[in-house]
Amino acid sequence: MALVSLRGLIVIPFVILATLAGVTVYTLSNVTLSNVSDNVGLHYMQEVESRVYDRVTEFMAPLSVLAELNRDAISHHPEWLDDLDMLAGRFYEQAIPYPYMTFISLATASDGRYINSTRDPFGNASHHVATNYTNSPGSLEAFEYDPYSYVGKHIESEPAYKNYDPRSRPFYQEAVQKQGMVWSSISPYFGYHSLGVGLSVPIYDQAGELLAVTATSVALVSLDNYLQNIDLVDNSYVFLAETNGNLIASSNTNPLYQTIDGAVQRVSLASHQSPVFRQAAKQLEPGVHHVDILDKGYLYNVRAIELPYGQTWLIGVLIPDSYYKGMLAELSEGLLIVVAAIFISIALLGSLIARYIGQPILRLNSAVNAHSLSQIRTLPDTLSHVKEIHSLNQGLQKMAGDLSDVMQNLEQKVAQRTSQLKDENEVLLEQSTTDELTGLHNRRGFNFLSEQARQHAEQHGKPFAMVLCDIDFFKQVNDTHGHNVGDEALSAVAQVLKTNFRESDIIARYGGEEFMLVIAGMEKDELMQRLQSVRQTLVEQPILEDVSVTLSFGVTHLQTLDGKNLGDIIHDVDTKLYQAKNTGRDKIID
Ligand SMILES: Nc1nc2c(ncn2[C@@H]2O[C@H](COP(=O)(O)OP(=O)(O)OP(=O)(O)O)[C@@H](O)[C@H]2O)c(=O)[nH]1
Repeated sequence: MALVSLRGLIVIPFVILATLAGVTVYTLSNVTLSNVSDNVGLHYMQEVESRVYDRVTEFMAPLSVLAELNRDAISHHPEWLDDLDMLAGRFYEQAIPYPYMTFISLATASDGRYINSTRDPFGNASHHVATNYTNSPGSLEAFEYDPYSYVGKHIESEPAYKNYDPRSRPFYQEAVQKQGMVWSSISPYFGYHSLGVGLSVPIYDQAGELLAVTATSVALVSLDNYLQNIDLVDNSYVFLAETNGNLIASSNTNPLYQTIDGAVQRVSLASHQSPVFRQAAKQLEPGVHHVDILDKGYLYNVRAIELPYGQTWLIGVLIPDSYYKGMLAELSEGLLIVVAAIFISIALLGSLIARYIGQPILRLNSAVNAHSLSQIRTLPDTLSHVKEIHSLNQGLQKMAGDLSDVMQNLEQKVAQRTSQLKDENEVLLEQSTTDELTGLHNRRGFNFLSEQARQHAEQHGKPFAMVLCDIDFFKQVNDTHGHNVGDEALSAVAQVLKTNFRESDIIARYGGEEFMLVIAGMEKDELMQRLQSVRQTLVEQPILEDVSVTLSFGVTHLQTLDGKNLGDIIHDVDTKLYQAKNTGRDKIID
């Protein structure tokens, strides 16, 4: 089974979750932001368009309002046509609030008299009135406005138009023909660099008889100025056009018409110098469009302005994608930072949790795997504040403590037992190397000690001697006095030997009634004296009252060992003992 590390188990899911959360949040937010930015773009565009819409409708409103007002008033007061001066004054006063109201005029149907309020749209010339009946009949001339007589002083500087019959002018004829309110075509004013547009309407009396035609006209240069000065984001465009695409006003400073060979030619969107307007011309349907112009994307909105009396104009607004997409990029960047911060925080949190849980477990793990109770016991009591890990630590420590006590007990018991065994071993060794009857070394004890003594003497250059002695006629002792007495004799001989030799000398019971002595570091004379003393003692101190024994000796004394081994020496003493036995016993052969 594959093993998973605790840290991996915690950190990996955290990292996966953080990534999933981050990607989801980022994607959703980006989609939302994208929508928001599209809406912001759209909203901005519609905001601009609304401002233009309001401006245009407000600007154009007086045309129809005044034309209707004058039509209705005069229709009910045909007698006013008898005093056109008063009407000239009325028109002048009506025009005062509207700086771009170039003309408010009236022409009588019966005799072609004509009056107007005339205003220079650029404000250079005075606002005045003009009539064609005051100075000389049929001559259209300019007069100052006079609050009392309305038609005041003649203005000499203004040109006069001879034989001016308004009834031949398009404004009059079109209105009469239509028998109602009619828009003039948009065209430049004579003498002013501005397009103008007008409304004219026939006035009938209550019986339906044509009395006159009244008209209003406005200079459109104001709208052009307005669009040129409107505050727009970079690379944005606004235009006002007729439904046929002819421009009325635009944010672009290019001229709106040209005069070629005396003929006026309006500039249309399609023929405009700007590629943006040319592209816009291809899509004049009201609504929102996305267009690409010279590799740049634009949001493009077209809105229709329905003016009174069937006139429709179009407002077009184009804003570059970069405006709102740039905003999106900025927001996305911010979002990315937020998402990254969330991701890092979650991963960090996972890491901390893994560390908080994992670290103590790793310590527990390494202490347990070190197979050392002391490592477990030296773990801090507050290894972790996690309840389960804390309890595991406490449990392990308790277990390690108990185990440690048990082991200590065991060690003491083992030590005790080992010491006992050692003592027993020593006793056993002692027993196994000691002759039970005499308390001397037995044959095994002799073998164990004699070689050591030989080596020691050889190393230290000491004299080395071996003596093999045997009780003479011992069989007879047994046979005569019994085996117990034989045993006592053996013990007595052993005691005599011990008494006559040193503690350091090795005295062993070598066979049934044979004794072997290993004497190191003793001169031969001394040795011989001691042996004689043994013989003497046995004579002087009988074993029992009537039982005494003698010994035969084979002796080899070497002043230096010179590499001689025990086997050779034993063989030598054995031979000498044999000689002693064969030559009368109770003697020492050396
Ligand atoms: N009581 C007693 N007798 C022993 C013991 N070990 C050996 N013997 C006896 O010692 C006697 C030795 O006899 P032999 O070998 O014939 O020698 P010997 O009678 O001493 O004669 P020589 O050595 O030739 O002088 C035997 O009768 C053994 O039974 C012992 O531990 N106790």
